[in-house]
Amino acid sequence: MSKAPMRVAVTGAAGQIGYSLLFRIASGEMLGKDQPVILQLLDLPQAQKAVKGVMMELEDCAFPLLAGMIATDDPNVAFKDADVCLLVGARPRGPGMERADLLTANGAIFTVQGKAIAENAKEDVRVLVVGNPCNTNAYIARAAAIKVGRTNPNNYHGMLRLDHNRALSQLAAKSGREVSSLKKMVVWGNHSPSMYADYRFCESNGDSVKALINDHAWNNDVFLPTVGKRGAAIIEARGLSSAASAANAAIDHVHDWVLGSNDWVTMGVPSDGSYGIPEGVVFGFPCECKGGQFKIIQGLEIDEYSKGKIAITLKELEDERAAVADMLK
Ligand SMILES: NC(=O)C1=CN([C@@H]2O[C@H](COP(=O)(O)OP(=O)(O)OC[C@H]3O[C@@H](n4cnc5c(N)ncnc54)[C@H](O)[C@@H]3O)[C@@H](O)[C@H]2O)C=CC1
Ligand SMILES: O=C([O-])CC(=O)C(=O)O
Repeated sequence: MSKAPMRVAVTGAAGQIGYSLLFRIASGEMLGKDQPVILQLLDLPQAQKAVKGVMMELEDCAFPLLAGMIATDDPNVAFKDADVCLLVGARPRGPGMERADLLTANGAIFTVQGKAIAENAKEDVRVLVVGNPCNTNAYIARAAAIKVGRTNPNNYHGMLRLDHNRALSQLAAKSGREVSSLKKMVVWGNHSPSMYADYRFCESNGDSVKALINDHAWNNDVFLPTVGKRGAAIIEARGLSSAASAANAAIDHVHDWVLGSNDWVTMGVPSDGSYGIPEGVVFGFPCECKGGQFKIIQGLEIDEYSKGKIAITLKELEDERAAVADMLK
């Protein structure tokens, strides 16, 4: 007998990440090749026509696992009984907009959506925020959801997986090892240039990648800025922000969370106080997933250099948290 469909809500469904994401979800790449899905697509009223066009294309693929789809501009409808919510739609930074303005504009969106998820989705819903600034947007959605109760506060995540995957590719190129051989990578902190991509624990076929590379100047002056500023480099090259790679990272994050990871994966999760990160801050941590649950890898040694890097990215997140504090009262 085939499995009961899982309901996947996707916001910003008419956008460029949506266009790279929806077809892969419908083909079973995110939740498994035996898992039917129902897509619940949210976008703004003015984008509904474009969402309909995407739905026509989804229909034209005749995906055997696509058990249904709806389009709406109402978050309460989009999140109804959802098992997974991918919050992609966000307010982009406009001309002359400061970071604080961006935080406030998105705060308004994510308080509404967090509340709507907590009131309508399944109690064990898994939420991944992609829309930037994704850590703080996830923090806001979680805070709004906690006020309602019902859903699991640990299940509101921000997406650091793109940074993790970018770091793996840079390390593979530098070390000459296959990307699939690289294990135990982690990116600490915020999805912003302040993130700290840390390959001190990384292994390839039993060898230490740090020892293989053995080049602190490359780490500090090339690797970290390349990974940290990759989003900006793509915007510069493409004239548009990364979309297919962002969609791929969202698929990876949810796939591993639901179906299990066979390696460390970086997830932006609400801190439980691990590594001195204040509770509730949505922070990139090394995680392992099993039986549908994630857990933060414990006990890693944090050297002085890494302490400094982690403090910088934490400070940025704490400033973002302070900028939205009034909205969450
Ligand atoms: N966390 C990460 O690693 C990455 C995050 N991003 C972020 O993802 C977000 C989406 O990127 P794109 O798809 O390229 O943008 P886009 O501009 O192509 O699409 C955004 C879509 O969201 C919709 N939208 C805006 N406000 C909404 C709301 N309140 N409710 C529902 N839908 C809403 C828009 O109408 C549009 O269809 C951006 O914030 C971008 O910065 C992009 C790449 C990587
Ligand atoms: O800056 C953006 O909108 C895109 C982004 O997050 C990334 O590519 O990492």
